[in-house]
Formats: sequence, structure tokens, C-alpha cells
Amino acid sequence: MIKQTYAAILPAAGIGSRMQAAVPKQYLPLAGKTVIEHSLSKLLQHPAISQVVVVLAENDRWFRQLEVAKHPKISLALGGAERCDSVLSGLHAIKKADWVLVHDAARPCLAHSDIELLIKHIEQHHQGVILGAQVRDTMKRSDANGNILNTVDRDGLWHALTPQAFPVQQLRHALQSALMQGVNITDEASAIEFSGEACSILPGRSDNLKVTRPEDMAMAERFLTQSLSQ
Ligand SMILES: Nc1ccn([C@@H]2O[C@H](COP(=O)(O)OP(=O)(O)OP(=O)(O)O)[C@@H](O)[C@H]2O)c(=O)n1
Ligand SMILES: C[C@](O)(CO)[C@H](O)COP(=O)(O)O
Repeated sequence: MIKQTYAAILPAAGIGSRMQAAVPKQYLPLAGKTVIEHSLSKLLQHPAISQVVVVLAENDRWFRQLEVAKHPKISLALGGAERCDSVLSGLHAIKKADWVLVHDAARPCLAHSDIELLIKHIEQHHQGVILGAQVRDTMKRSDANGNILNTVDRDGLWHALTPQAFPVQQLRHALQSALMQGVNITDEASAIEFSGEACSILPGRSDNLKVTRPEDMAMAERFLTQSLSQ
């Protein structure tokens, strides 16, 4: 099989409203760097990833001040109203790659082993694949007032994580088609599912959390300082 080539997209154009911070959460300090520098590091270090497209908000005044912005693998793209718009914009900035790994700038604890897991799966199965965390708790559905409606069967239920990896053209067509039809797309796999294409989910590290609310920062700090000390 011809050796596959890989690019990455880092959607970083969000405002982090749930974090309630003075700056977008991807620029908050975390374990000696900013969140985004941690999220970028393993992608930039991986030898199979030739380009990393960082998707920024139009008014972003932080990223270009970081030393990492000068990294030769990094290209920039302009974000959109929703995360899926930002990812589509990032896809147009990919120069030359067969596959793309899309990873949230808000997930700073990504491990090299999880990138390896995705790439090995692609090399063996030649199909889109995402990282996930299987649900461990009993799952409830409630109404808007917190009244429990029912227990949700958790067999086969996963938390979708990132990176999510797909053939570049397949993801571009799937996203364009889903967005044109007004489908609600919160991750790349949901566009692929809508297109009817196959996708696998693999158990990734449970410390690959998305920093979303203030209390997530302390947890991410613990995960990162533990891994840095190993
Ligand atoms: N229009 C958008 C919205 C989100 N993102 C990115 O998508 C990732 C995951 O989204 P989320 O955790 O929801 O980040 P925010 O949208 O910034 O958070 P919030 O919903 O709390 O505002 C983040 O890295 C965020 O920067 C993006 O690139 N473009
Ligand atoms: C893509 C994602 O990380 C999968 O869990 C998540 O959906 C992104 O966060 P958002 O709040 O849905 O934008």
C-alpha cells in the first residue's frame, strides 16, 4: 500500500463562553504554557503529520504572539460561525494530504499514543476513525427542569473525542453536503454518518478531556503535570 500522508486541523476560533474567562479558553495558562500550545504539541511533533492548520477567529490577537506560531508546519485559516464552519475552512487550507486529523484546541492532554492508535487503524483499515470514551455511568435523560424522564441504555454509548480522522476529500464533501442541508453537525463523524460513509470509534485515553468549564482547568493541569513528570 502506498504510504499515506496526513495533515491536521486545530479548530481554535471559539470564544469559550462556558469557561467565563477574560480571554478565549485556548489562551488560558496551563502547566507552564497556554492550552493551545499543549493541544498543538503532539500534532507538531508527530513525524507523519506534515501540516497543521490552525483555524482562528477573525479578531484573534493572541495566537500570532506565541512562539509556536512560527513553527514551519503551521498554516492559518479563518474560523466560521460554528465549529463545523471552522473545520471546513481549515480543509480548504490543506496543501497536500490524503488524511486529516481534526483535533480541538480545547483538548490539551492529547497523547502521542492516541495519534499512533488512529494512524495504525487507518493504515490497516483505510476508513475514517475517531477516538472515544465508553460511557461508564448510568445515563439519564431529563426535561429542561431536571425532572428525570428515563434511563438511557448505555450499551454502545460513547463520548466522542478528538482527533477525528478522515480522508480529506471525503470529509470536505460530507461537511459541505450536511451544511447545505442544514444538518446539525457538532463533530466530523456526524457529517460522515449523515453521508452514509463508514466510520470506526476506538477507545482513547480518558484524560483527553475538552476544557469547557472553569473546573476543567485544574483537572487538565493535574493530567499534564503527571504526564510531564513521567
Ligand atoms: N466557531 C467555532 C466554535 C468552536 N471552535 C473550536 O472548536 C473546539 C471545541 O468547541 P468548544 O469546546 O465548544 O469551544 P467554544 O465554542 O470556544 O466554547 P463555548 O461553546 O463554551 O463558547 C474549540 O477548540 C473551539 O475553539 C471553532 O474553531 N470555531
Ligand atoms: C468535537 C467534540 O469535541 C466531540 O465531543 C465536541 O462536540 C466539540 O465541542 P462542542 O461544544 O460540541 O463544540
